[in-house]
Amino acid sequence: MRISVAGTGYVGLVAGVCFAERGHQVTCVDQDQAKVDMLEAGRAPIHEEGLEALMRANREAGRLSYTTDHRGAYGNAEAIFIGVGTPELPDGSADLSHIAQVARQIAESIRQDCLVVVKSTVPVGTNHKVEQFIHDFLPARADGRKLRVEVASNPEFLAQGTAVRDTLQAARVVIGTDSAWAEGILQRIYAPFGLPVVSVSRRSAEMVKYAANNFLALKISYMNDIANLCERVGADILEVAEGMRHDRRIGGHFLGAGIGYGGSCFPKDTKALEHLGRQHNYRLRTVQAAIDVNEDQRTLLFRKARNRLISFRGLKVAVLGLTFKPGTDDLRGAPALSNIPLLLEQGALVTAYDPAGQERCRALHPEGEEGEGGIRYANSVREALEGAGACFVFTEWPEILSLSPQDFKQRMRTPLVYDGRNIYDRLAMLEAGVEYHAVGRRP
Ligand SMILES: NC(=O)C1=CN([C@@H]2O[C@H](COP(=O)(O)OP(=O)(O)OC[C@H]3O[C@@H](n4cnc5c(N)ncnc54)[C@H](O)[C@@H]3O)[C@@H](O)[C@H]2O)C=CC1
Ligand SMILES: O=C(O)[C@H]1O[C@H](OP(=O)(O)OP(=O)(O)OC[C@H]2O[C@@H](n3ccc(=O)[nH]c3=O)[C@H](O)[C@@H]2O)[C@H](O)[C@@H](O)[C@@H]1O
Repeated sequence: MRISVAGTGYVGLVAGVCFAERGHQVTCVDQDQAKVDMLEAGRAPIHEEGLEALMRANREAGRLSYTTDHRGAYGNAEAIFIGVGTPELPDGSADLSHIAQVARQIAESIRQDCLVVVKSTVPVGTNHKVEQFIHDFLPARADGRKLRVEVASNPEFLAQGTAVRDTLQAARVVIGTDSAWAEGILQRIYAPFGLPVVSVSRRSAEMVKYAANNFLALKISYMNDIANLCERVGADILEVAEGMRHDRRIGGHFLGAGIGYGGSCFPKDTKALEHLGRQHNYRLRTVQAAIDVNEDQRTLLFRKARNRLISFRGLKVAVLGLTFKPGTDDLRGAPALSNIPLLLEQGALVTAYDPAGQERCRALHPEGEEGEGGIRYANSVREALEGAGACFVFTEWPEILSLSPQDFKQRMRTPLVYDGRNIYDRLAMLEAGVEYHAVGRRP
């Protein structure tokens, strides 16, 4: 099938490349010329394992192209997937301006019957509005025949760092439409994937996405809440999680306590769902609790360290990990970005290391930045530790995970470690003479 995809970010690009991999003819559209130039040169603007290899193979097979020309791309597409951003507005609601812009471009461009599919995460009712919006802008045709344009929901569940695998081997594909015509097209698009398809109404599909993300966020905040109590009563959250995960009703995923969830989605999707509730005079108390716990959790270790050290002024602080999780170069919502400004304000001399997120962080916090403290970037995780008086671990990249207690003991001036991901052996650290603070662990 001839498919166009609007947006070449984590969702749009991966979807487009995977549709091509499954045999469809795909055009990826982005308004950002620099991104399209990069894609044309065979490079992915995002860090995702296996993506560039698939881009190359499908480009060579003639099934994949990139363009900024939305008119050409949407004009004769049989299906157009929308994967543009829906970021958070100051009141917590989702900013739908990019979606509206694409809807308008589609209306101005299409020349044949076409199914529009919203992959972006959007509040319940948005698909309906997009459909109306497109119809409002559809120009009258010379022959008087009205084009058939419908909008269906197909929320995306991939996680960054494993995006290609999560798409090609998704646990399920959710399609939301109230029309047999639209469902038929979506079934044909997904047939070559051989994945379980859950077909629901359009509004339910929109809600599935928020309900799933919010449930996962709630799980994390719940574990962080319990972790904070563990610290106060002398229990250990890792042992507690181990005792919980064997219960299949609970499951072993997303029980990881630490410095809270980050990323471009959980923080915004919790707020957007809470906002949707308020719009409908319903207070989602569980979701609000998840948001509140997460807000506090992000700077928990900074506050602990400030109490312990009294002052950061002139102290060399190693920051290990900048991205919101390993396997991605994405800094959106990263806990490190909530802590670095606090450390700099307090006069710390930060040395940061991240294998993928360093360049993006440099753009936000340039080396030698004016201020009380300063930041520089190390070439290796071990270099970052050299001579440090304190260390914060924010992302569990493999090279950070593999550090031994001796690495901290021998390289740091004062081996004082704040581990936001609970990744080190507490006893081994103590035995090596490292002062080790984690989240919800036994003292
Ligand atoms: N990042 C993730 O892991 C996931 C994201 N989502 C949802 O998918 C949506 C997209 O997220 P990301 O891919 O992370 O966004 P992103 O910010 O990485 O990419 C969005 C892209 O859309 C482009 N764009 C904006 N307006 C455009 C237009 N009119 N025409 C063509 N391109 C345009 C931008 O230049 C950008 O390249 C959001 O709603 C998000 O909540 C859903 C599941 C996973
Ligand atoms: O809508 C989205 O964008 C996506 O959001 C998440 O994916 P992602 O944000 O890429 O990453 P996750 O692996 O879910 O991690 C999110 C955050 O939670 C944190 N986390 C995760 C698991 C855990 O046990 N504890 C914990 O603190 C991670 O460190 C990270 O900061 C969901 O997992 C995807 O299913 C969803 O499609």
